[in-house]
Amino acid sequence: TRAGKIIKDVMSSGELGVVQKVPSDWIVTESDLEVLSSNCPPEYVETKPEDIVVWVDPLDGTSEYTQGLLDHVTVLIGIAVNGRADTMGSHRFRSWRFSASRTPADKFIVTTTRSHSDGIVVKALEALKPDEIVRVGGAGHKVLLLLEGRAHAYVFASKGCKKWDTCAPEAILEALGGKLTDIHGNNYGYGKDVQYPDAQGIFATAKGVDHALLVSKIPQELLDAFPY
Ligand SMILES: Nc1ncnc2c1ncn2[C@@H]1O[C@H](COP(=O)(O)O)[C@@H](OP(=O)(O)O)[C@H]1O
Ligand SMILES: [Mg+2]
Repeated sequence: TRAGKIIKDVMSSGELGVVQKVPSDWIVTESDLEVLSSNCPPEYVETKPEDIVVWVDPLDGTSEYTQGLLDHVTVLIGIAVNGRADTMGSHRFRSWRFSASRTPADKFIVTTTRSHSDGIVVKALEALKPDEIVRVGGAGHKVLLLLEGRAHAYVFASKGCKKWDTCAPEAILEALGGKLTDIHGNNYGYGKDVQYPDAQGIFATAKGVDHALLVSKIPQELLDAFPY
């Protein structure tokens, strides 16, 4: 309600030209009764505002966006509680829209970057010996491919992604049985003091895929290129 009042005040003051151009029916100024009427989940009762960090990527898949490949583009809003991507909120409010199906059992499909590849990215993929490599844009889009059963793993041995690229995808993927870690197999922290880059790369797997087994196939010399 307070946020709604602030938005109304800003709009009536005319201070923000950009806000004035947004059609008024796009702006939600009322609180969501469905959310407010549910009891506070017990795991959040003790949570304080300073324990929460919100990571927003307003346009993930920028390069593809500029090329008109709009299905590679997502808006990512991830909530971290006590430094962890919040899977419980993702699970409770079921705010996703995609059709989940099983990944094919007869071939092994890995998805990766379309526009930020290099020699190390390629070497890590080769180590996994996939039957097929799906090169698409956006961290959010690639995690959607995992959720939709269109790829088994998303592997990106590069320091290029940032916390805003992975917080929301990690939360939804892990809430639905998958896993998103760095290429060593460790989860990232998303607290307020972390560095922005995902400096140890991305290794994400769909539900039912043996994450640890796949991670173990990355050669040591590649892991050594991504120290903590
Ligand atoms: N080498 C690099 N330099 C800058 N950003 C990179 C990068 N590699 C990956 N990223 C960022 O990580 C996200 C996923 O990359 P990709 O689409 O190549 O898989 C993209 O987010 P944005 O599109 O929001 O900038 C991209 O910009
Ligand atoms: Mg991004």
